[in-house]
Amino acid sequence: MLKNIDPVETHAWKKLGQCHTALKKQHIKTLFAEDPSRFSKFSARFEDMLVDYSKNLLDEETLQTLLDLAQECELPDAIERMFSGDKINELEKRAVLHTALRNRSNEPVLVDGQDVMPEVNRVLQQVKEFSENVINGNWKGYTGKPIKSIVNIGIGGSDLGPYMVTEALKPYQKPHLQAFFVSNIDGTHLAEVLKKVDPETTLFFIASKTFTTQETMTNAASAKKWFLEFAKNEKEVAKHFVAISTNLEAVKAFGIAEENMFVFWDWVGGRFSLWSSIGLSIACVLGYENFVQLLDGAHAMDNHFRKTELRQNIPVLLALIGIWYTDFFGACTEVLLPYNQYMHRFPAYFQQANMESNGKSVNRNGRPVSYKTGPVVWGEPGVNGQHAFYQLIHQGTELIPADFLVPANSQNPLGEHHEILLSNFIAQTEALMNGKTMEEVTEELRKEGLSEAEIEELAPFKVFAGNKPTNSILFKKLDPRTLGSIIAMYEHKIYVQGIIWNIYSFDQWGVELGKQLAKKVLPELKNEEEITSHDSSTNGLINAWKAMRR
Ligand SMILES: O=P(O)(O)OC[C@H]1O[C@H](O)[C@H](O)[C@@H](O)[C@@H]1O
Repeated sequence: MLKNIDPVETHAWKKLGQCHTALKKQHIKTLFAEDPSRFSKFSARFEDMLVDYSKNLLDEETLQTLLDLAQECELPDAIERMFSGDKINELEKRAVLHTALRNRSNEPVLVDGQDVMPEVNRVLQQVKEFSENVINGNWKGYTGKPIKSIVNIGIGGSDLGPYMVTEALKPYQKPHLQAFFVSNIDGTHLAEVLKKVDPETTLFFIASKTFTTQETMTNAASAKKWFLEFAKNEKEVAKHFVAISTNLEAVKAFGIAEENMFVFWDWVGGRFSLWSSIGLSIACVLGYENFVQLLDGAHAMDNHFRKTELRQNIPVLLALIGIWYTDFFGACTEVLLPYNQYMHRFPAYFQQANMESNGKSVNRNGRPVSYKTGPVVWGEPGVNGQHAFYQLIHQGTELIPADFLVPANSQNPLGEHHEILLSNFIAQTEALMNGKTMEEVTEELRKEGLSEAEIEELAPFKVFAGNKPTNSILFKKLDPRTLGSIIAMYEHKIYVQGIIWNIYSFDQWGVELGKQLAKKVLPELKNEEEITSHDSSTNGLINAWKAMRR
């Protein structure tokens, strides 16, 4: 059982209030001016990665108090509980063991007294053999041709992880295999993918933890129908459809044989499942060896998280910095800015991981929390963002802590491109911190030859307050191991925050209500009657839709 500790009641929380009163008058650039060794004090290294958190409105005393908060909330105990298979997803009575999926040490991990590692390894072996057969052409379609396309049909955790990873690691993709991801119930998503693939050479992965998700089951049924229009024979389904799920009965009912099923377990949360057989598309498209590298990288980060004292513990530090802004500066959001095109789905992936985990307002006692919890997480590849939304980060009224994720080396060295990219990353973090004072603006405008009257009019708009916090995560290269480490780092950040906020991070009741209501609405859309059972807006929308269809 996780302890039930209201963070607001801790000594550290109260002291953080005082730290905030002192620090909110400070400027990050002054903190640098006062301490020449600030960078080395407020940065950490992990393998080939540098995490620079020095450009934060943070001093040693505040950081120590944040660490005290973690101690008072018994974080070290909570970390151990997760790794050792305690049922920390208490409302669903489940352990939370995505770390066991990448437990490359193979040390036993017990759930209800039973070691899960033999099963984990069995499924990994199944993934290995299957992916090798697909890659080397041994797995044949119904006309005897090898596979060229993989279509993963899933949504949420059964889509975002494998999609993000296969995109991020595209340089490792097997050239003769292509991956497609279909998630949306909007028929357009499936239809557009089906236009690009050949039924004779396409494998469909039906990925769903529950195997009951309406969108996935509908897309899967339509894909099967499409396939059978060509193959004509139900028995050919076995050569083209595999299931990835925890629900054997539902898989069988769909018509997929047990031998074409890849299992995982209830102790794998959907949004943490890319490490399980949900990662089958990763292994098939990038090769099993690269999937293992991804697991290795995550395992290395797991070890760091489990064994490193809190002051040096990167996920812990990132989590505490986030809490500092959310709860003491009132920040409502955090932005993820990969300076890398391959990572274009990374923010979307962590939107689910973060917001589905920590978007809660009831504490572990079932009472409303009296403080802020999970921020809105969003982002885009950084440089594109610069030409779109950075305006608001620089000069808007919201405080938006930003994480910059940057590979030192490009996988597509092209002229000066990478140096230009890097210069933009460096310049942005500097600009966000330093801003530009009225004096600097005035001087600049004078040099441009503007009159004093013109300067007076224009200058206020060109001032940047600066003092905007950033973390910079610089790594050597976006390879599978590094990506595994980065994903695990952010996963653990989420867990740490959930522990301190005294919420349950591994359930997601908030997604249920809409699903229930959609089930009620669907039959109403199918009849011709005028609908009067809802409020006037909802009735009006349904009836207007019916009228538009006529
Ligand atoms: O994998 P599935 O059971 O199909 O679930 C897919 C997704 O849908 C649900 O609504 C949850 O919000 C997600 O956490 C989950 O990842």
